[in-house]
Amino acid sequence: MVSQNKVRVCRCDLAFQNGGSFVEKVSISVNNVSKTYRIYNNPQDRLMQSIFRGNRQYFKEFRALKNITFEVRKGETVGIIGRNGSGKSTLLQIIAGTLQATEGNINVNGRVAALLELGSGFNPDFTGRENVYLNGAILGINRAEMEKRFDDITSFADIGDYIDQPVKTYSSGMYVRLAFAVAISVDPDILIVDEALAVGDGRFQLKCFERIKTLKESGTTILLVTHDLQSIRQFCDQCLLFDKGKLLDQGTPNDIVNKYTKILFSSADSELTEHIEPSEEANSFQGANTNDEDQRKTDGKEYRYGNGQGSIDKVDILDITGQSIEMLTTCDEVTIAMDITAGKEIAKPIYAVTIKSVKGLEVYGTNTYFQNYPFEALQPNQTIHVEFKHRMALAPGIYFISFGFVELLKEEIVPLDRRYDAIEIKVLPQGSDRSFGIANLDSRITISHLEKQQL
Ligand SMILES: Nc1ncnc2c1ncn2[C@@H]1O[C@H](COP(=O)(O)OP(=O)(O)OP(=O)(O)O)[C@@H](O)[C@H]1O
Repeated sequence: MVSQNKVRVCRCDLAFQNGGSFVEKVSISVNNVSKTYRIYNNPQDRLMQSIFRGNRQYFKEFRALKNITFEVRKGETVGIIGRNGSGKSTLLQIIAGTLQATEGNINVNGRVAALLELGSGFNPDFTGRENVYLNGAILGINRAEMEKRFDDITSFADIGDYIDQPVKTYSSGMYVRLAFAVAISVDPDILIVDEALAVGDGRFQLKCFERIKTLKESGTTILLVTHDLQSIRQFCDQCLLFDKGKLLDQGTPNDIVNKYTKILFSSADSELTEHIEPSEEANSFQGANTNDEDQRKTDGKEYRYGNGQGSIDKVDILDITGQSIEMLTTCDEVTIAMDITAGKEIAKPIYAVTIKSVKGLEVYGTNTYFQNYPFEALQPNQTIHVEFKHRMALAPGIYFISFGFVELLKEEIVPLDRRYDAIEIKVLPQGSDRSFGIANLDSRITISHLEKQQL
């Protein structure tokens, strides 16, 4: 059952600056936006505030968004990521027009359909059918026009007879099915999706993402808030990283997701810093071969972080003869290797490897912990060599290999050194094979003739 309305479909009018000169290519422009919430300790304080107004302050202020400025270009798909409470939903609500910014302004160019995690949307006492027309009206689409779209909406939502039941009787999955169907039916210029799809079942999510792809292809601007980093890498052209109400960074999904994973492993109070910050214990420690000439780089694209208490000094990919390679043929046997130095005693070290596609999609990842490889404690300054042997059943293309050296400490994973996208490798096709995708499942085809009576 849906206890509160979680999804809102709303409309913002075209907003033009300077008598219509709002740059055509800009879809959303957010200018120095801040949001301050009032926090009351109890409902009485809220009442007292409304009675005594400015005479005394019964609330504390909390700045959920701090001077946010960015632009989204028409047709872009932008992912918004950040830890819980970093201000993502607040921002989306302000862009969708369901919440007012305390400072700054937002210009939105086109019709916005938004699926927001919080806020009001469907009227719970109305049936699904009534809500479809109601939302149409809110979005400026008249009843006759909505009638034409109604069959498409119900067919996409696929909630059967529930369309004539009050929305308050819907499961959250049914609710989001109908809300998404309505949102896409109104031909939005801008579609905002805030984690809402996560409540739908797998098949529905797939259907939604297929539709989002079609909208993207047809030039709809899309804002997507999700904790599913694969979706960000797969769908987005740009990514914004929020932390503690600030826009920390923006850039390509892969770079920003790499940076975000660093935040996820830092403590809740810490700020993001780019460089490796060695602890006092490890201050005097330097990795054994950090400047090794052998060390390969990917055009400076490697993203590296850790607490400095250990290092991955050398990374490599070797063929079966032990030669370092940059290219391989699909399904070749290779060794992915790293040299490690411990900067202190490490009781439970874990070594990891991840292979990503050029779009940042994780194709395969594993580590010694997942493989049940027993922990072998490391002593200070001890160096070791770790090898992962793989049959590279990858489709032809470019891939990036990431390496990890972490410590399991009281059930927490502590990154000592992580080297994302440290090696770029090209996988060549076998002969004239022209299969596609990311995996090479080594298809073997047989075609046989059936006798008529066998049919
Ligand atoms: N109505 C409100 N009154 C007071 N504080 C609020 C209100 N709504 C949100 N906040 C606070 O503002 C901060 C940002 O919340 P927001 O929901 O925007 O974060 P988020 O990044 O979307 O988080 P999540 O990933 O958990 O959905 C949080 O600390 C939250 O507690």
